[in-house]
Amino acid sequence: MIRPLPPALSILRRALGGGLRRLLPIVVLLGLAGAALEGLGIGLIIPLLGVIMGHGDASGMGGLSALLQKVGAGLGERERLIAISAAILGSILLKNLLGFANTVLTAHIYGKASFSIRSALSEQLLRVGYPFFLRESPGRLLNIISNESWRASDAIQALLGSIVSASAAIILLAFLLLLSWKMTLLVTLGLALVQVAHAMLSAQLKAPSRSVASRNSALASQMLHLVHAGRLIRIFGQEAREKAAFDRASDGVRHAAFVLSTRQGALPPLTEVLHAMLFLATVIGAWLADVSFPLTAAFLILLYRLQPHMRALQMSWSQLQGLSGSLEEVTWLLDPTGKPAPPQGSLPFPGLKERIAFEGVSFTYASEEQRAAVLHAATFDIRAGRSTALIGRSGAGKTTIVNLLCRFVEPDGGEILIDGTPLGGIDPSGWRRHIALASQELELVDGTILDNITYGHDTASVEDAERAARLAEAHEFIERLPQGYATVAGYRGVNLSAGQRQRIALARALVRDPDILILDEATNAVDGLSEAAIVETLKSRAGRRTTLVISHHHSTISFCDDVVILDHGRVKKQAPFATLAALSMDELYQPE
Ligand SMILES: Nc1ncnc2c1ncn2[C@@H]1O[C@H](COP(=O)(O)OP(=O)(O)OP(=O)(O)O)[C@@H](O)[C@H]1O
Repeated sequence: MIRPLPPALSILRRALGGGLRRLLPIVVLLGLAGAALEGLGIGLIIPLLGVIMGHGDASGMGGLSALLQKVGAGLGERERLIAISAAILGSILLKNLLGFANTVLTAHIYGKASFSIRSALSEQLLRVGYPFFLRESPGRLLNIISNESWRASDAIQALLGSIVSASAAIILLAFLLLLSWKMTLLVTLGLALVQVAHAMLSAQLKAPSRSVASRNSALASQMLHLVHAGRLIRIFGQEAREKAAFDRASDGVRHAAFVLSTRQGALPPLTEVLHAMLFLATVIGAWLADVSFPLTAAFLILLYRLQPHMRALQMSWSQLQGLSGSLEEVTWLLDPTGKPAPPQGSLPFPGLKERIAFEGVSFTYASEEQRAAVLHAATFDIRAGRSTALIGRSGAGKTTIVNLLCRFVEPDGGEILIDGTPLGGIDPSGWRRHIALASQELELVDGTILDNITYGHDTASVEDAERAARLAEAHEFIERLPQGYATVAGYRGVNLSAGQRQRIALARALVRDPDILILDEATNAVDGLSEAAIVETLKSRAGRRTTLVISHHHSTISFCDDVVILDHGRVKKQAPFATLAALSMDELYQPE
């Protein structure tokens, strides 16, 4: 059974840092003070009615009512009337001032808390191990960040609201108790019955709430697909099918939200009817028990004022139940349990001196559908200061080796040794600082070309960016663009051609002047002439930088010192490239 309160409380605890948590007692105090002033204002109706109706004495009354009946007893009738009226007005005024202060404070806490939730979500997405993104649906993640996080914030607001309502209800109940404990007992019993009925109905909100969250995830996936697959859909003429699929997903959200709203919508009228019944039962009870008119009037007004707070408390509860699906989603994303940990290690990495050695490295992508090993005891060396070509047919495991080197994923077996030290023990950020990767899978960011080239290297100057662009054969075409380096690349670089995008990505890698450069099909969309020039540049760095080149083109790997040939996740051969240079790519790929 999933309870909405624990996730709400755990999120609240997380969202309310020390500073905000200190404000919670003030919310409670303001709620209590406001309710006390309200109770006092209503209680003063007893002497007011007493004066008007001419029974100013407190005989036959006990407790608080007797005390209130004595207010202004020494004054003349007219002065007493004015003084009591002023006191009632003053308490109402002050109560509303405190109420306003509480609204401002609650809005402040709500804003800060929802900021904290979004901030914690983004932190978690940046911290979690990369394999998380290989197995989770982007639609689900997008939905949590863009939709469910807001609803989780609403749950926090509902909780804050319920704190205020509960404070007010407690104080008003205390006033009722002081006026007449017998009638209060009757009222409390009635309220408890209403609460039981309400809780039973609220429990029916969890399932539709979860359904809304999962349907929203499906809709977010459809939205992402429409945005990303614009060309694919058009060229294969799938507009009608995609429209139908989107509408189905969208209608699923509509239907789930309708079921939730209908069930939620039934609660306020039902609660109001039950509260009205309770109110009437109290009136009849007071009449049957022959309670004095001023006392009955004050009690009923207090009860009348208590009921909205009770209803608000119950509505907050049902709102929380209605938001339980969202709370579960946000809690799931924030919870580190079961999520891949980020790469560990604390040893500093001063720079590669001799070699990177893969020793019997095995790896399997841990997805339910695909459990076959991708690498089988792969053993080979990447020599420091040399260029190594990593080749093999499509699906052979080349990019997986890059993923292991960059520590996006960790080996299942065997070891990657960096100058003899296991890579797993080296501080991952320190290690990555020495690496630059240009890969067809690394997108451009939505900024200018200059932003893209200097991404990840904040200290790079415009001159540095230009120098890297020249090395990547990108400077010329950038200069020809109307805005030059200030041209906006667009979301994922849509404003540029594939070859231009690749050259900018290469410049981004080169601007860091890395010790270890990894080029994973980094120039496969670049024209032959430009690629030849890039290869010349890379050649000129030989001996100074460790380069790993993955390509299906002979010309791209022609400058390499060594070659490692992969075949279905196994290292088929490692040899100096010169000994195999005469062979075509197909011949190199031939199984032995
Ligand atoms: N996220 C993933 N989950 C499951 N299997 C994967 C995943 N990524 C890759 N694979 C599988 O791992 C194997 C190796 O993939 P990899 O991308 O390393 O090949 P590659 O040699 O780089 O291929 P290409 O030349 O086509 O880029 C393939 O069989 C592929 O289906």
